[in-house]
Amino acid sequence: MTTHINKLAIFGVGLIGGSVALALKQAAAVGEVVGVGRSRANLEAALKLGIIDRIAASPATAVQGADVVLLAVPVGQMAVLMQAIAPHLGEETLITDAGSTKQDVAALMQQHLAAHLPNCVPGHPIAGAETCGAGAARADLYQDRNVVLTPLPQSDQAAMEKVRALWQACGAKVSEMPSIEHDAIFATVSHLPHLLAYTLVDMIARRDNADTLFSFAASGFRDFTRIAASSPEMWRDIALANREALLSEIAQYQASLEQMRAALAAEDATALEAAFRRAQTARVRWSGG
Ligand SMILES: NC(=O)C1=CN([C@@H]2O[C@H](COP(=O)(O)OP(=O)(O)OC[C@H]3O[C@@H](n4cnc5c(N)ncnc54)[C@H](O)[C@@H]3O)[C@@H](O)[C@H]2O)C=CC1
Ligand SMILES: O=C(O)C(=O)Cc1ccc(O)cc1
Repeated sequence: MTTHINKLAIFGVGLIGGSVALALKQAAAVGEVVGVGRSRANLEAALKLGIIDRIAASPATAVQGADVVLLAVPVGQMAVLMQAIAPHLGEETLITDAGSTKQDVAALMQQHLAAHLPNCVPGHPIAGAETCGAGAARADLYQDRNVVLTPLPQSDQAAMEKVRALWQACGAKVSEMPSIEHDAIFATVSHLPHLLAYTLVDMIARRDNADTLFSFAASGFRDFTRIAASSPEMWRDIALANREALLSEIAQYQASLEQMRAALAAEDATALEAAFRRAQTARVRWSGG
């Protein structure tokens, strides 16, 4: 399905929202893009970069006559924005989001957008980076990347298809799953790794000889910790929104780390090598090597 959006309202014109705007513009799939933000400087940068065509005067004017509203703010900001737009949404306007957690966003839609649920389609692009702000946005961010939609029981099939077409116009591959399954999967493969990277870098940064330690860190450290340069606000919100699943992943990680520690303490070379080999095989297979 090809798509054309006459007016797109983006709340949060950062890496994710800005990249949607650039990708849709490149695909000639959008007419006007209006932006709403918390930081005037970021919105002006987005305007200068051609990401948005107009800075909206208010949430109300932003959504007026919009075909699609995209909420691309940290998940802790979703509630306040839903409350702000709810009274001003037209009958036809689709509401979607790009938040990293989905059960919380779905619950907030049920709470704050009750009159518009057939037009609500929660989504999550599985593409991004540790960078943020409009200046980090790229037209090709979603090229060949996955986007997961987690429909509400009330989401209309036509609305689903339009949001699917929006992401496909950005170059993405779109799939669907229940929000509970989504949050369990991303607790394991995204939220836990970010928490571990932040923890390791913070542990080292608080040492008296941190400067010396960082000065000798090599590419292995760079690979392991790149994501610790990500937005603290965004990751605070994700961790809290997916708290139960993340706590469970931390417990399982602690148990695995304890097995590794015990093997090392016991000088159990066989157990150490076997664990390293299992991980190596899985990692090489995952990266297609
Ligand atoms: N960074 C990544 O790699 C990915 C992020 N996401 C999700 O996408 C969303 C946006 O993340 P990014 O674009 O990376 O962050 P970002 O920091 O680049 O952009 C977010 C923008 O939202 C604005 N904002 C914050 N609160 C606001 C409010 N109340 N009203 C209006 N604007 C507000 C900020 O000023 C900022 O410009 C988050 O929910 C995040 O979890 C999803 C996939 C990947
Ligand atoms: O920086 C990276 O590699 C990421 O892992 C990007 C990312 C961050 C949050 C998401 O919900 C999805 C992808």
